[in-house]
Amino acid sequence: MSDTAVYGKVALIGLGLIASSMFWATRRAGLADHVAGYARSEETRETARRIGLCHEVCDSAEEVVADADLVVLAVPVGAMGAVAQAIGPHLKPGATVTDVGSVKRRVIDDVGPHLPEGVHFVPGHPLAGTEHSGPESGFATLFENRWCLLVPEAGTDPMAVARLRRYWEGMGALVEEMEPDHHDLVLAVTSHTPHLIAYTMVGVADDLRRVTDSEVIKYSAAGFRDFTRIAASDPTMWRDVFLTNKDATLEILGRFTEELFALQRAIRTGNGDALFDYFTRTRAIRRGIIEAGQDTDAPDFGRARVER
Ligand SMILES: NC(=O)C1=CN([C@@H]2O[C@H](COP(=O)(O)OP(=O)(O)OC[C@H]3O[C@@H](n4cnc5c(N)ncnc54)[C@H](O)[C@@H]3O)[C@@H](O)[C@H]2O)C=CC1
Ligand SMILES: O=C(O)C(=O)Cc1ccc(O)cc1
Repeated sequence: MSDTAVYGKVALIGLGLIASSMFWATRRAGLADHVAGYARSEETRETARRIGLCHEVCDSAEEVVADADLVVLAVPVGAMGAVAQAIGPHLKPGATVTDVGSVKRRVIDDVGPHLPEGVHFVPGHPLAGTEHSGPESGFATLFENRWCLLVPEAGTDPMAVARLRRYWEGMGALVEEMEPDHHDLVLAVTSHTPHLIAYTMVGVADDLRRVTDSEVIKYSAAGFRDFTRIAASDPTMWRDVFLTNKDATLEILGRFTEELFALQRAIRTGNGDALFDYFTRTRAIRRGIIEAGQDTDAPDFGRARVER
């Protein structure tokens, strides 16, 4: 292996935003000697070959995992189990299998049973992405200064976990370990429910647009534009997120609607104090995030406190 390489051969399955970003980041830092990729559709494989995505593009999942030291499942959460079933018998003994899915409990339940003895399973989730998808959407810097959560079950070989950590750190990520159910609840709060709210708000505006012609879009302010960006995210991926993180999302959505009703009541009854107090509390939260240096969009996140 070269001096910088963490793995000899990496296999990427599903050549979309995350896998393509992983390839460019891996190549840039020399983190693997060889990266092979596989995507289900012929069209995606052709695109990958055309743009030089991966050192080698294979025509089957069995072929791509042959001799791989690390196998990355980068398909929608609902497809992880079927992919694991297809590759299980072809994995190299001692290899590590990881995934990048946005939900962890379901992936562990769906993938784990298909992996043979002697293969390490270290589920993961980079908290980095965009609203774009497909093989041409990736870029080498996507994971820089972003969290990547590793979710190994108790008893997983610590060497396999440490090696995957080094790989993600090599791609610029900040790595932490988390327990799967806690991961799914945290992500329901910070990512999944906010996406659902964005989808809903854009849907509401779209209904309204039919009444007011294109005014809603034409005069949309920054907040709404951010909603439209998020609501442009891949429908398959997000369908799977909500179907597979059902309980946590419903729990947070229940709390959300309770708060929304409280604010609705305050507006209807003209309770300005309630609205003012609520907005004061939420503003303090945002300021706290920035003062703690935890705004990942701020420069040098994780390395320096932000001076304001
Ligand atoms: N997009 C984002 O912002 C983020 C996505 N994730 C997770 O990463 C995973 C991949 O997401 P993206 O790269 O954004 O998706 P993407 O839509 O860009 O790419 C997914 C790829 O998987 C392929 N695929 C779909 N079903 C398949 C199957 N049954 N067998 C083989 N290939 C199949 C698709 O053809 C496509 O090439 C998902 O599990 C998602 O939850 C994690 C962090 C951020
Ligand atoms: O584009 C955005 O705003 C995101 O929130 C990206 C994202 C989407 C899904 C994930 O599981 C992690 C990150």
